[in-house]
Amino acid sequence: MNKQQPPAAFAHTDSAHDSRYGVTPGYMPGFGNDFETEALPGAIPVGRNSPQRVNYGLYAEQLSGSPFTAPHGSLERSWMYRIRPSVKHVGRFRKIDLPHWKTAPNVIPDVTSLGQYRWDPVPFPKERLTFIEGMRTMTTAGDVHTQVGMASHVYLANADMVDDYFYSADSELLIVPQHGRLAISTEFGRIDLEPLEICVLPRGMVFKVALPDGEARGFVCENYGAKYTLPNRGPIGANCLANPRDFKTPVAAFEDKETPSRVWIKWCGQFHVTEIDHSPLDVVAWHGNYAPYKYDLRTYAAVGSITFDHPDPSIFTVLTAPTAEEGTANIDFVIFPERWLPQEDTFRPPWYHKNIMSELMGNIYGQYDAKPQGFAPGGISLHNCMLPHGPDRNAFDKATTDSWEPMKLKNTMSFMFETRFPQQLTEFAAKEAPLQDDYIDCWDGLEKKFDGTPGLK
Ligand SMILES: O=C(O)Cc1cc(O)ccc1O
Ligand SMILES: [Fe+2]
Repeated sequence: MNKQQPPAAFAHTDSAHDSRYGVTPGYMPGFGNDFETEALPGAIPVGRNSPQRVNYGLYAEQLSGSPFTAPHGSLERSWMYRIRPSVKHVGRFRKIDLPHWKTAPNVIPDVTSLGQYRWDPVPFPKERLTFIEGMRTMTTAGDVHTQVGMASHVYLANADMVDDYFYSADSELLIVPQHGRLAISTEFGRIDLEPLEICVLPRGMVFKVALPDGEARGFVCENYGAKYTLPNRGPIGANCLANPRDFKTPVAAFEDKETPSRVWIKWCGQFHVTEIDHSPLDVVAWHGNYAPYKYDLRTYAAVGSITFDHPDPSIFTVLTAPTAEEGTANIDFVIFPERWLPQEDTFRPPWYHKNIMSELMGNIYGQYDAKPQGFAPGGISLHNCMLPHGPDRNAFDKATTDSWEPMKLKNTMSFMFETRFPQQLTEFAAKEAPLQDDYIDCWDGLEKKFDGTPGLK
């Protein structure tokens, strides 16, 4: 048997569960790298993936995130060395209902998705809810059965997942905390997340979420399609925007725990639970390029205009989930961070526009320049496919009278889940969430200025 020592470059995590929130996380930098990490020295076989016997009596198992025959460069798979094979982490399934977690197609006949929509932050409910039970779907798009489209959710959680574990066979999950930290224990290791950081959990990855602050709220973009990747940078070149080294993948960490546990599975929009007598987070070591990761939005090196005009917001793309049609994303994850605005003779906030893509926005903190009022931290807006929108009256007045001096846009971090597909409102979004009935009035004061005479008014 191999007695391989862990390479010095790979952090070695003590998987002892010494606190309520488990192991101390450690991370490996890089985007889409072929990582290898072991919580016990020598757990990864040397020179082969699947030897006759694995060290420590572990089982070898492959997790495939792309078809076996995907072209080189888009192959995604990892090898896990685990206490039990995953097949022992499922039993007989019982169908359960998570009534607020919806999946496309989900078109509600008496709900109109066409309109200008904005919501106040969804308040915390009184009942105890885990991260999974607290998922509230706002919009869905596409069709999960054809692995096309997305769903946007708000999560509201105030209970730890202790012996409850979850995975989604439907989707990759992009998590955007807005309030409260998350301690996410995954099969591949532990991710600690706080507002202004995001993480991506691959399809099929088992995890549970604990809440170091007792409660948490944030947003989730469920991606039914091809995985998120970094956008092409074109003439920007090899640097700036989201740099690959700022993405962090956890080092291996495992639970060796024999307690009655439940594994919840999302599959084709339905939820199933299975009871087992141990923890499924039992991966002692793994290697490969199919893995969860986190990213700190404060490390985004924004690029913008240094002459005039307002560039398209695609310059702020952190991650893109492509479709087969080049440049036409299933989802773009775009942020609006603090930045300098130096453009001369320019209307600096977003221009008035209609967009073929549909735009769901959330405010993480501060004030968004196109909507100085009403778009609160924790709030959400939706401007659907080809629905006109743009700065409100106050933002227009300021933008058309401000000096051209360079100014720093401070106290701001909003984001956008932008998809090529029209987004359908859920019943929750239309009837239960705190919809602002008067949102459309924010453009009321944009009166006619035209007087037919040439020259600037
Ligand atoms: O509508 C929005 O506020 C998002 C947005 C921002 C921007 O700078 C340009 C276009 C756009 O849709
Ligand atoms: Fe827009």
